[in-house]
Amino acid sequence: MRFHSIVYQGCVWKKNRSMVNLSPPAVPVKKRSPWVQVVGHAGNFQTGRDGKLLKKYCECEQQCLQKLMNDKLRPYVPGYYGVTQKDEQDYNVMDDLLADFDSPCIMDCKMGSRTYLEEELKKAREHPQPRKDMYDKMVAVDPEAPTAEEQAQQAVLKTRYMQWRETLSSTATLGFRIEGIKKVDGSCNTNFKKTRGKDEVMRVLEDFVDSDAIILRSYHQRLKELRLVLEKSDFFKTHEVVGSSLLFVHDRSGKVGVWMIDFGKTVPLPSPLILDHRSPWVEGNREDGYLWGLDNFIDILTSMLPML
Ligand SMILES: O=P(O)(O)O[C@H]1[C@H](O)[C@@H](OP(=O)(O)O)[C@H](OP(=O)(O)O)[C@@H](OP(=O)(O)O)[C@H]1O
Ligand SMILES: Nc1ncnc2c1ncn2[C@@H]1O[C@H](COP(=O)(O)OP(=O)(O)O)[C@@H](O)[C@H]1O
Repeated sequence: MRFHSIVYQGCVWKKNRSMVNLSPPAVPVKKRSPWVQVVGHAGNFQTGRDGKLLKKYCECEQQCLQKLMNDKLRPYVPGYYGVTQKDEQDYNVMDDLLADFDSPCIMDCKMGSRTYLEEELKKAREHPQPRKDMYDKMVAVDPEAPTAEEQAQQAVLKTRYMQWRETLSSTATLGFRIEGIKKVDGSCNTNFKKTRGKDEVMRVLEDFVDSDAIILRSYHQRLKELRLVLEKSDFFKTHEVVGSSLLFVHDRSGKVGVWMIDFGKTVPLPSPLILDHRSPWVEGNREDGYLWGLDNFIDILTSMLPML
């Protein structure tokens, strides 16, 4: 017999077919909640077996995940299991961070004060490639945002689009931004492009934890632990970390986790350059504002705690 289940993947419901054994299990098996993608490129992921997740292969990400398996940051990133091939597509195999949660609430926050690599800026100058899709995304949010020249071209450079997104959101002012949230009721909100002010961010965070002080305290604790480890990590010192997110996950049992994900734009620095991740970015210094953003995040949670 074939069993048809409906699997929620991001904001799209898809039919999933799998074989089931008709004989009842001797011991009750805990049903795993279906994997959910909150934000990111559509079609980049596949769920694997035994709580593993397959993400479309990216060499840069592979290199990072491999190095991270031997770094102090190991407990703060998904476990990495190498590369696999499926239907002629290569994938990086990693832990599904949702696997041990029951109906998890999930939040993706993009860290850092800059969301494009210095390398991308250089390329954009040498070979400018204005993009129509980014122009369309821009005018959908603010028809006044493009310059007269961009309006004439009906296109914008990627770095220009990314800078505009940074100043529209809290990336430029706080060094992180909320990208998307999935709540326990299944609702998924990615409409945070204009969430910029500290108060607005606090309201979104309070809603995410459903005003639960215990959950908020656990996130606060986990972020402070992560900061200590980041400050000691060799990997972190020697990499420009851009476009990487923190994935916040909790469920009604009170289980809480925060992990670093998305290393597609995390690149090694030329030796002996190291970053403090707090100094303001000046082109050439490669600083990414990651720790500055984390400091601000922790301060915001600290100021919220007595209010809950
Ligand atoms: O969030 P919106 O406003 O839609 O913009 C997206 C995000 O910045 C993506 O970053 P992330 O993957 O971190 O979400 C970025 O992918 P990159 O990470 O590849 O830069 C996309 O660039 P393109 O994939 O070039 O469109 C850009 O269009
Ligand atoms: N290891 C993981 N475990 C669980 N969910 C994940 C994991 N990695 C990514 N995700 C989910 O996929 C989304 C996009 O991830 P990301 O790595 O940023 O993809 P992209 O490179 O396409 O932007 C995250 O917001 C999260 O919901």
